[in-house]
Amino acid sequence: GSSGSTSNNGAPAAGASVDPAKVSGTVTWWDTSDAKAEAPTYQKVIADFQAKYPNVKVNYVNVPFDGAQNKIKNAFSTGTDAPDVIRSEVAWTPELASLHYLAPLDGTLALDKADDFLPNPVAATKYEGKTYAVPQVTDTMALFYNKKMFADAGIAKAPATIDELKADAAQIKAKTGKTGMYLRGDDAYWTLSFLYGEGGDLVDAGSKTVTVDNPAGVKAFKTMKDLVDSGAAKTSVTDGWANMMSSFQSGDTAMMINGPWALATVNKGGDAFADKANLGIAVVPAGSGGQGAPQGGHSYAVYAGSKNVPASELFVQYMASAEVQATLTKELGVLPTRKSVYAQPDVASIDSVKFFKDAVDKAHQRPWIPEGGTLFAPLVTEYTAMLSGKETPEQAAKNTGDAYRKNLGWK
Ligand SMILES: C[C@H]1O[C@H](O[C@H]2[C@H](O)[C@@H](O)[C@@H](O[C@H]3[C@H](O)[C@@H](O)[C@@H](O[C@H]4[C@H](O)[C@@H](O)[C@@H](O)O[C@@H]4CO)O[C@@H]3CO)O[C@@H]2CO)[C@H](O)[C@H](O)[C@@H]1N[C@H]1C[C@@H](CO)[C@H](O)[C@@H](O)[C@@H]1O
Repeated sequence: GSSGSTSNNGAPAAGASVDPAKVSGTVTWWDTSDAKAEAPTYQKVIADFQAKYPNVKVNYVNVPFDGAQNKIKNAFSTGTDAPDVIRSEVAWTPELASLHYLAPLDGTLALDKADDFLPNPVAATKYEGKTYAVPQVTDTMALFYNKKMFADAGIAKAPATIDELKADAAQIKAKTGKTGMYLRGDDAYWTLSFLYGEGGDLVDAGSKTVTVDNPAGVKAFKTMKDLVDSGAAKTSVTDGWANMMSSFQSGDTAMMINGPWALATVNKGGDAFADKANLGIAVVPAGSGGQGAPQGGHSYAVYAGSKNVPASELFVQYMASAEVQATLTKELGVLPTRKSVYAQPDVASIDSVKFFKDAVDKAHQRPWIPEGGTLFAPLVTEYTAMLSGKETPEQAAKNTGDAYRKNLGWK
């Protein structure tokens, strides 16, 4: 729109000062999506963007998720070869914003139709009252299961509790010789639904209290260890993603806990899911103290030191648009963050969207604070030590809590 126009509250309307047709420049985007299963779709969308805005050159760089956060922080701290736009994981945004590495986006073209975004993903884009990212995808975790393996074992439905999961695993073992579940052992994110299932959490940010080693936390560690020791689940403390996906896709195990980002791989068909109808998705099993799965996801964020801010904001507006979100959902199975996209019939009719939309609305909220992401490194150290038999569940929980109290200075 032309410059000077204002929205009804007198603030400059989003993007009022930018005429898209006149924007030019280069946008380097560091994308952390899965190089094999997801990146090709993002690159197709970028080609469409380039066709629409030929004066903006997009330099697409795929950066593996695991090392991306430090790579981004190093580039932003020196400004050398820093990207203009990043795919910021929900926990990275508050931390990067607190370091003044991100451009505030309120009132800009990037945050187009801001009211259309779901509240939970929006919560993870805010820092000290300003908006530092634009939601791309939101996610949580669920129980993925192999319907045929359950039927062959004479089990009618997915387990709703950990106890039922153990009983089902025993029946699957007895009837088919297979192990019931694959429990990912090298990524601390996979501990959270067990923690929430005991009514626990890593910390209570409101009171700055560490809670991971309280009785509920210890019970959660015991539950995970027991799943493996009882033979209900198999695990590995290295190459967890690859081992989990190949075990589940090949029908070596009948269940895994995972999120919608796994659908792009599962749906590509390992022999167990050549027929997509064989994939069942259910809520994560409840523990003795509750039921819940964490909120995850990713947003677009603009580097505060970018020399191409207008072009970057135009790029983010396009990538976060309802049209692009619908394309990503239909092609990858990932979840939109715009309410209007869920209303589209060809999106609403996708089974996994129906399931996960309800699940993300109930997802257990995490503290969107700069320290939020730092909780996982100490946790995965103790989680793997426990699974390797080097520590008891009590020791693993306590060591995690002590590391938090040391790192955070909380009680
Ligand atoms: C350790 C890390 O802890 C946290 O990360 C949490 C994260 O906060 C949780 O939300 C959760 O992320 C979900 C995610 O929500 C979910 O969407 C999915 O992502 C898919 C994509 O969907 C898919 O497209 C594709 O990209 O692939 C993605 C990945 O599959 O699955 C994710 C979980 O995998 O779990 C993360 C923990 O894993 C910190 O934030 C750091 O990342 C930290 N890493 C640094 C720590 C530095 C210090 O040690 C070390 O030196 C550095 O080298 C390390 O980089």
